[in-house]
Amino acid sequence: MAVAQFIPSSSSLTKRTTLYSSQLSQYLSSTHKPLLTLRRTNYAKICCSVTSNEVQAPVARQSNDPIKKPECFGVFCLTYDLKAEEETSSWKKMINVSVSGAAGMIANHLLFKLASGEVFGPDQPIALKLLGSERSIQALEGVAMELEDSLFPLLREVSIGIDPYEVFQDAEWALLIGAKPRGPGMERAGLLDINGQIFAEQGKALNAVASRNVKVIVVGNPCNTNALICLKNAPDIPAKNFHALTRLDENRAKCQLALKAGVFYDKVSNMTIWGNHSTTQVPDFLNANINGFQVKEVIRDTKWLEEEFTEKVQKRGGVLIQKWGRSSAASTAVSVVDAIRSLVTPTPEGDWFSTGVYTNGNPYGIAEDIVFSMPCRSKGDGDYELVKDVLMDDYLQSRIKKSEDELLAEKRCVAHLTGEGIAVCDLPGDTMLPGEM
Ligand SMILES: NC(=O)C1=CN([C@@H]2O[C@H](COP(=O)(O)OP(=O)(O)OC[C@H]3O[C@@H](n4cnc5c(N)ncnc54)[C@H](OP(=O)(O)O)[C@@H]3O)[C@@H](O)[C@H]2O)C=CC1
Ligand SMILES: O=C([O-])CC(=O)C(=O)O
Repeated sequence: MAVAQFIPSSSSLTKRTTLYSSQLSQYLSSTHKPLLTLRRTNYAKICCSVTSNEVQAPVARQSNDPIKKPECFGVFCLTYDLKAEEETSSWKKMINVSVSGAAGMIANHLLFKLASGEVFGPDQPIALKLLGSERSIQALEGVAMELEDSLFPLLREVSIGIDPYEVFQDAEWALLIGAKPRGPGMERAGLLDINGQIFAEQGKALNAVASRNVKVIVVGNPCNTNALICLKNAPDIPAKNFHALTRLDENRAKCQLALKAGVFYDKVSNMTIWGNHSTTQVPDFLNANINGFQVKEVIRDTKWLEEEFTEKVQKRGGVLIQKWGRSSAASTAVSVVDAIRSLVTPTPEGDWFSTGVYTNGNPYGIAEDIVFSMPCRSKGDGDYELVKDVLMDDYLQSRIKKSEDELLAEKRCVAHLTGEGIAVCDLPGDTMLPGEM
């Protein structure tokens, strides 16, 4: 049987500042911009038998004893240089993944998936940079401790902080989850403003310090308009790189179609969600397929498709909240994984996926300069292209128009945050997040 253990490979310390728990509160009170760095830079998995399909971890240099630091978190107490790892070729170069709202529910599922390798692959080491706030910094330490206790070989570095200018430094992926939930009595315009300010600041920070080709996935609601605000505040990063998460809606739609057709959900393909991640979203049954057949050939009940199915997908988040008492977290995290994997692996021939992206240059006649969910394909290089050959009918067009109108109204509502002047908030009365009923 293979025996695995972590052995530190070198004793030379990196120069990077490392703060530990007892120092943290002191540090927090002296500055509003802490960055706690918990590093596990060079551990090697010593393993007896490695089959040809397994990724070989870097070989450890077992020379000196590790330098131990007092008052720190177990495994991250030991800091080593990366030289031995850099000499190996079996792993890819480490990537930096920044996550906001990292102490929240969605992140609590997502971070462990990221660290396990199921998102970026079993040969892709990652550094996780977690953004919290003064409110959540203790919780964030707890999250870091759980990551530490999980012994993920691919997780090479964990840092936590409350300053986006530090946490987004060199980020190649930014997963923006943190946002204020809409509370009782709060107007949607108020939510747009409060969360919009968060995303304006984070856009500026990404613009200043992230990788020039960072891919940004906005999850925090209202995610389409938050993504628009973010990209407008990051003019040096391609607008194309910003996504609003509508993959959960796609997954929900696939599930409902499969249920109705009596097939397993992997038989549903070409599922587009058009528009806003809100109750105006349009789950497109005209272009979707079941077992390679058009949905309408398999499910002949058009009334069900237009009414029951559509509404079920639009309001699924709200039903979930009624049952569970809070908004979807695990399935949202799964859909973030799906969204990333759709960008880093080639899209299967003939299929596509949905993501909310910038509309400039779109072939569907949708208004420019908003973030709208549309069908996309990827070569697996992190980029995507819009699918051109889609069917349109009057029903689809009128529904798409409604979601477009809603997003244009949201955009006018946040003009003060996108550099487009004075905000005028005339949101349609029925504008709602999926979780609102
Ligand atoms: N696009 C989609 O498909 C979906 C989107 N969502 C959205 O994702 C977001 C996060 O959901 P979830 O992780 O469950 O939420 P949680 O409440 O568990 O966590 C959200 C985090 O947001 C941060 N936050 C930022 N600003 C504020 C603020 N002003 N007040 C309170 N908290 C704030 C908090 O972290 P900190 O204090 O560290 O800043 C908090 O930990 C929500 O906006 C939700 O509506 C949810 C499901 C699906
Ligand atoms: O409305 C919410 O906060 C939750 C949400 O986005 C969803 O479940 O789709």
